[in-house]
Amino acid sequence: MDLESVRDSLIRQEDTIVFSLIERAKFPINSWAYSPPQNGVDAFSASSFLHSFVRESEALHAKAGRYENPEENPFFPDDLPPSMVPTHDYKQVLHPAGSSINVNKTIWDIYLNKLLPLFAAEGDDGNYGLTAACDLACLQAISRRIHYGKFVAEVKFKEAPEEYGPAIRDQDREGLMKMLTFEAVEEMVKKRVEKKAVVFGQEVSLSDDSKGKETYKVDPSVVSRLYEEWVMPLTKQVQVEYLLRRLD
Ligand SMILES: C=C(O[C@@H]1C=C(C(=O)O)C=C[C@H]1O)C(=O)O
Repeated sequence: MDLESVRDSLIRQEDTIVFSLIERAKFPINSWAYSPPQNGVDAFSASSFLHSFVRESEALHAKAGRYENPEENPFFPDDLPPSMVPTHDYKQVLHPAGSSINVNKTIWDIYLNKLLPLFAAEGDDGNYGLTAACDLACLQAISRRIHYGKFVAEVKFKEAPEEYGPAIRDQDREGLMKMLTFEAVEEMVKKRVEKKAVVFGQEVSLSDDSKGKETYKVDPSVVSRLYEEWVMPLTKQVQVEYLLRRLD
């Protein structure tokens, strides 16, 4: 595992994220699936249809061994049943002290309250189960991408332990954030995801007469904003949290 292969995985995960958003955009907002909570209620702990749907899905996925994979992080990690599939010997790449970092509570909140309203049309078509299945796919794809920051951080640390070491010993969050940030890479990521939303989300027509009326299944600028405002900052937050524990 090196920085290039880790970045390749992040690029491939962009496809999953863009497609999952396109699938969710087939349905209107369908807000019944998310209520309660009402204003002021913690969206994560209050029981909504989506909450139960995700919790029960995760129990099934846990039995199927999903969370044995260190790249997967459940939204409801408490009381998950054990895996019932044969044990796979996943390579233990991560440093144990940082391996259980989980920012899914924040991801849940951002997805429901900030992202969904930006790309799901208003309305209710009653397809709550299908909508929740799409939400689950979006949440899982975004969560996997953000928590992949642990692997990014591990690789960066292994490539330059003498650079990261002092900042880790000083528990210097700001210093670590600066060291692991590559602005040029972030600019490329934003442009690429926007382009993917254009390519994957366009109407494909066999005739030429569709030219000039470009509409996309998910607004490409929303995808770029998702990455700029939430996905990349949270990936970096995971990296910082991981590095702070890297010498424990
Ligand atoms: C993931 C990395 O770390 C940082 C976060 C990035 C991201 O989330 O896409 C991109 C560049 C870096 O600022 C990386 O270096 O590839």
